Formats: sequence, C-alpha cells, structure tokens
Amino acid sequence: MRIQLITVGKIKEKYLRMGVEDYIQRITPYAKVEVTEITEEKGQEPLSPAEIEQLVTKEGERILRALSSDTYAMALAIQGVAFSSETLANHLNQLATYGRSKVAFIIGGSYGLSKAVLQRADYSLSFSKMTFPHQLMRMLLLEQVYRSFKINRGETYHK
Ligand SMILES: C[S@@+](CC[C@H](N)C(=O)[O-])C[C@H]1O[C@@H](n2cnc3c(N)ncnc32)[C@H](O)[C@@H]1O
Repeated sequence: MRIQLITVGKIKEKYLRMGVEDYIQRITPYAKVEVTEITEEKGQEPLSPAEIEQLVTKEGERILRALSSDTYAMALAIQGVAFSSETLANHLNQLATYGRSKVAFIIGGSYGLSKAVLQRADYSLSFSKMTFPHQLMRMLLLEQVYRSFKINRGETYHK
C-alpha cells in the first residue's frame, strides 16, 4: 500500500518532526509513505469569512492537484466520522483487499479544508470534536496508521 500524506504547511517544532519521522520509519515495513506539503496561504489577521474562504480555496486547489484520480482520499475533518482504531484498521484492510493501493490522508491548514477537497474526499475522518493543530495532527494520524498495520497483522503493540 502507498500512503500519501497531504498536509498544508510545514512542521516547525523539532520534537514533532522527530515524532513524525519515527512513525514513518515504523510504517515503512508495511507501506510506503510519501509526504506532500502544500504551501500555506498567508493573510493579514484578522481575516474576514470571505478572505478565509478565498485562502482555503487556493490551498484546496493545490491539494487537488497533488491527488491522483486513482487515489482513495481520506480528509481529516473535525465534523467527519469518528472511527475506533480497529475500524480504521479494517477500513485500510478493505481498501487493500479491493485493490485500492493508493490512499491519501489530507490534513488542512489553520483554517481547515475547502468544500472542493471535502467533496473530492472518499471519506471524512474525525479524531474527535476537539481541534488539534495541524502539525500535531500529522503525528497523531501516523501513529493511528501504524497502529492499524499492527492490528491487521495481529502483532503486539502498546494497548
Ligand atoms: C487547526 S485545524 C483547522 C481548524 C479549522 N477551524 C477547521 O474547522 O477545520 C487544522 C487541520 O487539522 C485537522 N484536524 C484538527 N483537528 C481535527 C480533528 N479533531 N479531527 C480530524 N482532523 C482534525 C484538520 O484536517 C484541520 O483542517
């Protein structure tokens, strides 16, 4: 399986960069991980709703360009569907079974994901109703993807 992680913006904190690298290394025996960092749009704060919409739309256009048409896309969105770790593991397993070998996870920037990206996504996945910073979200997601592979292989991992 090829996992593409599409994220808006870069990771600035060293400890998060190290955590992300660590989980990518751990996932590598199970899947190839490719990170696509989309340039974050900047605006003069405070932004009006129209300016936010414009900014998110521009980021969304870049995200859509980074997604190939045969990629199964999972958007990370607070308002999406909340999965258990087992459900995510099963979802990835099903995709592999049905030959969907390219899976992208998309993490938005400070203002979230555009409507076009949410419409293109095959699924919207929520990690809870809480808002997490996008840099931390990247590490949390990779940990859950790693956990999925461990669950699917029946391998032991921390509870
Ligand atoms: C700082 S958040 C954006 C907050 C923005 N107000 C929104 O409603 O999307 C940055 C990105 O992290 C991801 N994210 C943050 N919290 C999340 C959660 N609880 N579940 C799923 N994704 C989350 C989403 O992809 C979001 O676009």
